[in-house]
Amino acid sequence: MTLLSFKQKLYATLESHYPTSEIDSFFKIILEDVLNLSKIDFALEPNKIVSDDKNTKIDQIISRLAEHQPIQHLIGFTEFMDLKIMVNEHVLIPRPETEELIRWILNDYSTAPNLDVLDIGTGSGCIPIALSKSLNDANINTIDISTKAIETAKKNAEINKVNINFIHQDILTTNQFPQQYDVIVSNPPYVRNLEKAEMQKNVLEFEPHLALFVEDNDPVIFYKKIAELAISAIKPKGALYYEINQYLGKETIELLKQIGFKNIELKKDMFGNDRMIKATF
Ligand SMILES: C[S@@+](CC[C@H](N)C(=O)[O-])C[C@H]1O[C@@H](n2cnc3c(N)ncnc32)[C@H](O)[C@@H]1O
Repeated sequence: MTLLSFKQKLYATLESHYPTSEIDSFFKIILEDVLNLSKIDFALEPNKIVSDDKNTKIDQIISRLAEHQPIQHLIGFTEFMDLKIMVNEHVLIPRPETEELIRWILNDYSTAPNLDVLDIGTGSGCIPIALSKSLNDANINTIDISTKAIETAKKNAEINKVNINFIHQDILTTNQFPQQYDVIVSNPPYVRNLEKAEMQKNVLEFEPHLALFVEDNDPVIFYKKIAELAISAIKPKGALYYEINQYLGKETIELLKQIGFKNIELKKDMFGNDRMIKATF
C-alpha cells in the first residue's frame, strides 16, 4: 500500500460515518503517530510504500474507527496542555474545555510557590499533571474511586516526570479532608441520563460511564459534596474550581451560595457554553 492508497481507503471507509473535517484529523494523527510523517512528507512523496506491519496496524485502526472507537484509544494517548497523556477504556479522554479550566487556575496562581492542591476525580491524571508541570514546587494530591484510573494516572505521572500523591477514595463517603488547600479543583461526573440522546457513539460506547454519568434526580451531587468538604478545607486566599455541566450553571451557583461561598464566577468555554466556576469566600 502507498500513502495515497492509505488516504483513499481511510476517506472511502469512513465517509458515511464521520464529517470530512474529522477524517482529516484522523489522517493527520495516523500519519504522525503511526507513520512518523507529516502532511508535507505526504505531499512530497504520496507514492511512498507503507511497510507491511504498519499496513496491518493502519487497517486495524480504520476498521475500529468505522466502529466509532475513539482515535485516542487506538493510538493509545492524547495531548493535553502539550503533554502526552496515555488513555484507555478506564479513563475519560481529556477534553479541551478542561484545558481552559487549567489555564484559569494557572492565570490565578502560577507565580505562587509551594501551593497545596487537591484534585477530585483524577481519571487520566491530566489535571494534577498539568498543574504540577506549571506550578512551582506544589504539593499535589488527587482522588479517584477507580483503581484502574489511578493506575493509568500513575503511569502518566511517570511518563511526564511529576510527583503526585494518589488517593483511592470515594468522595461521596468522605467525611473531611486531611489538610487545608490553596486550590481544590474537580471535573466530576456530570452528565444526566436524559442527555444521552445528544451524545456521540464514540463517547457513549467507549468511555467509562463511571466518569460520565450522575443520577438524573441529583445531578449536582458531586458539586454539593465537594463544596461542603471544601468550605472548611480551603485556605483564606484559596479557591474552589469546577468544570460544570453546561445546563446546570444556575443550580451549581445556587448550591455554592447556600453552602457559604460568597464570590462565585462563571465562565463560558470556547464553544460559548457555561463550563467552569470559581468560588471563594
Ligand atoms: C469526568 S471524569 C474526570 C477525569 C479527569 N479529571 C478529566 O478532567 O479528564 C470524573 C472522574 O471521577 C471519578 N469518580 C466517579 N465517582 C467518584 C467518586 N464517588 N469518588 C471519587 N472519584 C469518582 C471517575 O472515576 C472519573 O475518573
